[in-house]
Amino acid sequence: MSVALSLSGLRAWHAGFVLEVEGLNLTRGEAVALHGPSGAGKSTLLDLLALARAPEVAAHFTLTPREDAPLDLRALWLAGEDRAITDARARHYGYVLQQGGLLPFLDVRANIEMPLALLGRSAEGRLRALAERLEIAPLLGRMPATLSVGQRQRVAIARALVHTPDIVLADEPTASVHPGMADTVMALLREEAAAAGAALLLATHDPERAQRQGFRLLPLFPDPGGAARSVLRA
Ligand SMILES: Nc1ncnc2c1ncn2[C@@H]1O[C@H](COP(=O)(O)OP(=O)(O)OP(=O)(O)O)[C@@H](O)[C@H]1O
Repeated sequence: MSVALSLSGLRAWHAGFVLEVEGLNLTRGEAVALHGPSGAGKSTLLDLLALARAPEVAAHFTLTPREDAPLDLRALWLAGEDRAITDARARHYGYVLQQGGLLPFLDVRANIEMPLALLGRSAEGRLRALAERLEIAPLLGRMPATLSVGQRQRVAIARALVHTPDIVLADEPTASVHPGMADTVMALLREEAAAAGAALLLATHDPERAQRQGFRLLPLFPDPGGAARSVLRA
């Protein structure tokens, strides 16, 4: 399977904390579970991968879309090409947030269609197929407030995948569902991302469950030296 996102020699810092990424490749069809203690830098890494913040230093940071030419993200950040970055985010990324992140004033269908609307596209066949597979087809006309937490997460998975992104990022998508549903949400995410040919990275406090569900574990731990520094080894 081909690499969708590739980075190396990357550093990002907050006052008093440094995150270093020696190297990371996210491959299509693969599911990766990022885990580590609180404060290790998981959110900071997710923000970098999601193009929500620029790295302070990067040797190499490239996104290779399914059909287009590779995008040199490092060069785009350096040149301050914010529009190209925003465009890459909308086109090539899908997100699943901790509690779904559905917009409460839109029905389920309109929530799922949102990434398509941002791109000026429609994909009725794909939307219906995803809704069938995720068993949310009967819910398309409902408002998010009337759904269970597990149903909301399945809608969020459909929304993250409807525009066939290259990369799917999920920030603790099972934190607020009960244990049985956590297995279902992880399995559905992994299966649907693989079926879409996307690379999946999920941040979790439950690496054992992720490993059971077929995720490759990606540990991120603070340096034992005591400095507020975490290194993601290549
Ligand atoms: N905006 C900020 N300003 C200053 N320091 C920050 C900021 N955001 C994060 N940090 C610090 O950077 C370090 C990494 O934080 P981060 O949120 O990435 O960790 P995390 O692994 O996601 O933690 P958790 O599991 O608790 O969400 C922490 O020491 C945190 O205090």
